[in-house]
Amino acid sequence: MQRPPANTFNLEYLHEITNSLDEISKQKLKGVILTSAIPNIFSAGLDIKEFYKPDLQRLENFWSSVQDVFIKLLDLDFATAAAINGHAPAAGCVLSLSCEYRAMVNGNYKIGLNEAALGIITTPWIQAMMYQVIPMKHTETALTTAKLFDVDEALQIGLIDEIASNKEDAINRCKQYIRKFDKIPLHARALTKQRMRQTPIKILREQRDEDIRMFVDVVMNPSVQDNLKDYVEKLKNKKKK
Ligand SMILES: CCCCC/C=C\C/C=C\CC/C=C/CC(=O)SCCNC(=O)CCNC(=O)[C@H](O)C(C)(C)COP(=O)(O)OP(=O)(O)OC[C@H]1O[C@@H](n2cnc3c(N)ncnc32)[C@H](O)[C@@H]1OP(=O)(O)O
Repeated sequence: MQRPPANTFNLEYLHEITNSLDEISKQKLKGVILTSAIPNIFSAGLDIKEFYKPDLQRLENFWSSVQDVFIKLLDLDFATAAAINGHAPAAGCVLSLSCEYRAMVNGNYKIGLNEAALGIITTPWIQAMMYQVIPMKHTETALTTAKLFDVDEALQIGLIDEIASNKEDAINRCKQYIRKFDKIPLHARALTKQRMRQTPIKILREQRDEDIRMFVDVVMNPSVQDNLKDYVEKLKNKKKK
């Protein structure tokens, strides 16, 4: 990912990712590694500018595009791994959860889902993605407290699989993970993966319209807009301090 300054997802970038995923799906790949070209930030999540004082039509398109990206990512036949070389809050964390394996670079980085702190409720398919990786009890506590984990904590609860010393090491660990499937028939691997992931995929496919309505309602809620205003200001003022 290379969308400075923080690899955030706006509508256009989501379309680019969808096109790339369509492209790679046609190729006979062993696996894909997601990482960031931006030092210290894997992804800062969704672009807050998309949902602060939004245009309604664009907001609906935006969430529909988020759904498209995740349906495609969860459904990829080949192995997926994330070399998390920096902060991965919110949708940055969800992106890594869509992969089968996560190696995170050691550093003063945070990973987790902090939406509740903004007054936002995570959607059921995202909750399912998290509790397929870490136990339900940890998921509930993490989501309700908007917990952002440091690297050691993330390893301890299983939110990441390994700690890497740097980006190259993280990528190498991802490659090692992908090589594990060299001798496994592709079809058997792909179907097993699909069945293991059927909960979030099923929720996403069957409740798309309801999910969009829920998202729009949450975002347009005046208290959420107030929170977002403060949050955008806080991010802007960070540099001035
Ligand atoms: C909020 C409504 C969502 C509704 C969802 C409803 C239901 C669905 C539920 C779950 C779905 C999945 C989740 C999605 C929600 C999100 O992803 S919301 C985004 C949440 N992200 C964050 O809270 C992270 C905010 N950023 C940071 O904490 C820090 O930037 C960082 C990642 C820790 C990096 O810090 P660092 O000091 O290195 O850099 P800066 O803070 O100076 O940032 C650099 C630059 O980037 C801009 N920026 C950072 N994050 C965002 C962002 N999310 N959107 C837009 N812009 C962002 C920042 O303003 C700086 O810009 P500059 O000053 O112009 O350089």
